[in-house]
Amino acid sequence: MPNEVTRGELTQPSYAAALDARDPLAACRDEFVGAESRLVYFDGNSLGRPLRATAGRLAAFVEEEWGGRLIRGWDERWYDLPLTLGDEVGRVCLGAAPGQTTLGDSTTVLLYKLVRAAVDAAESTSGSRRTEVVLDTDNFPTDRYVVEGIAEERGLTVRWIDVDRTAGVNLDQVREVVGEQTALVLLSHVAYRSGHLADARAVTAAVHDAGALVLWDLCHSVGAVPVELDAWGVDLAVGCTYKYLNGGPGSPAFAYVAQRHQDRLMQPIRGWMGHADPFLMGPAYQPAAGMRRFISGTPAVVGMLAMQDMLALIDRAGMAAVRDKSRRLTSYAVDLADARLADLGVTVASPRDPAQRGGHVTLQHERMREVTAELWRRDVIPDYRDPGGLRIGLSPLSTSFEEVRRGLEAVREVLLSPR
Ligand SMILES: Cc1ncc(COP(=O)(O)O)c(C=O)c1O
Ligand SMILES: Nc1c(O)cccc1C(=O)C[C@H](N)C(=O)O
Repeated sequence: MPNEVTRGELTQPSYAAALDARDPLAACRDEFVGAESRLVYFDGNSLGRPLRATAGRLAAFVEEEWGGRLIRGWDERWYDLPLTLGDEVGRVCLGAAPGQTTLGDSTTVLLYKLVRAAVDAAESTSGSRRTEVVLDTDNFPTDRYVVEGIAEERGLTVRWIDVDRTAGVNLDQVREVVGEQTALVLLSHVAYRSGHLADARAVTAAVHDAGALVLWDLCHSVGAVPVELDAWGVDLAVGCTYKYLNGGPGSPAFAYVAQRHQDRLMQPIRGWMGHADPFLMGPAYQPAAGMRRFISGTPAVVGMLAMQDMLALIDRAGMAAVRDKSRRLTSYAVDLADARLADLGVTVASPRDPAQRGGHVTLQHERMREVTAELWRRDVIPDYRDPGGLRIGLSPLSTSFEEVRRGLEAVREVLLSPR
């Protein structure tokens, strides 16, 4: 909490209004559908709001590109769209030079492809196979399930880093478990439950010291937290585009493969769209050079439209400014939780240091499941994550400080109301 501010002042509408008035990105909020409503949206890290510009983009696509160009659209733009738009995600949000990012599939499927590709290629310096994959016990379910499935398929061992639900993986834990048997380490940059932000640069270096590869799940960072994949020396990454990139329900995920690995990795879903010459329709699979080989089938072109509007907005705002707003929003949420909810038994289950926190904050209380249900009835939309976690996702460009204040005040009202 800022020193000069009293608890009473912090919770006043005028204080939130002053924060919004000082926010250089405040006007961006008006560009989203629904910004004018009283609804409090705390779930932009599950499904981002659409931008108003997207309706026009979708209509124009139907009328002009799809309706007008018909199948010629493939040659003119769509065939390369996973790669050209992937480059744009890489440039605006990931610190990735062109030719290393592609869009397609879901995050789950891309995790499968990249984990399989990495473990199949892993060899120790002595030439024998590396047989372990490292991940943490509180990683997102899909990450754990995919790795366990691949371990069964390929006869590998999963080495678990045990983490506290309110924290994330730290460097010492990584150093302790990685070794000469480690093929791959798969971690989330921002933990989906606690919001803990990993030190991706240091962890990547530690994994490399052990001779292994790292795969970062960026679902809860892309578009909220600056990422520097090239500068950090990351090997592989995946992430969702329907959260902070506002691509809409089920919009395709992205995969990053560092240039140096592309031609030696073989992904397991060998489809014609990843072939060196798809329209040759030849007898045998020959992977394309570069990122195209990580594509399997026909790309979901319609699903790639909406995120273009959000990428343009983030590009205009700048990732550094987006992160700055994100930190201020989450800090305000933590301060309000301390001022208005701590006396009711609510604790903050996210890092208190904003430098170690992503774009969401989780508040802990045994009644949060029923509190969430009641909040939804009152048009306040957070997420509930078991056990007892009320997750407040604060999409930086579409959330105001006033929204945060009203939302947390609603949590207090619900907790105080008779059961
Ligand atoms: C950290 C993380 N990884 C992976 C996923 C899975 O993504 P998808 O369901 O799009 O495959 C999600 C969200 O669902 C997530 O939050
Ligand atoms: N992908 C989701 C969906 O299809 C339905 C509901 C929620 C989601 C989510 O994205 C959940 C999110 N990954 C999480 O961190 O909880």
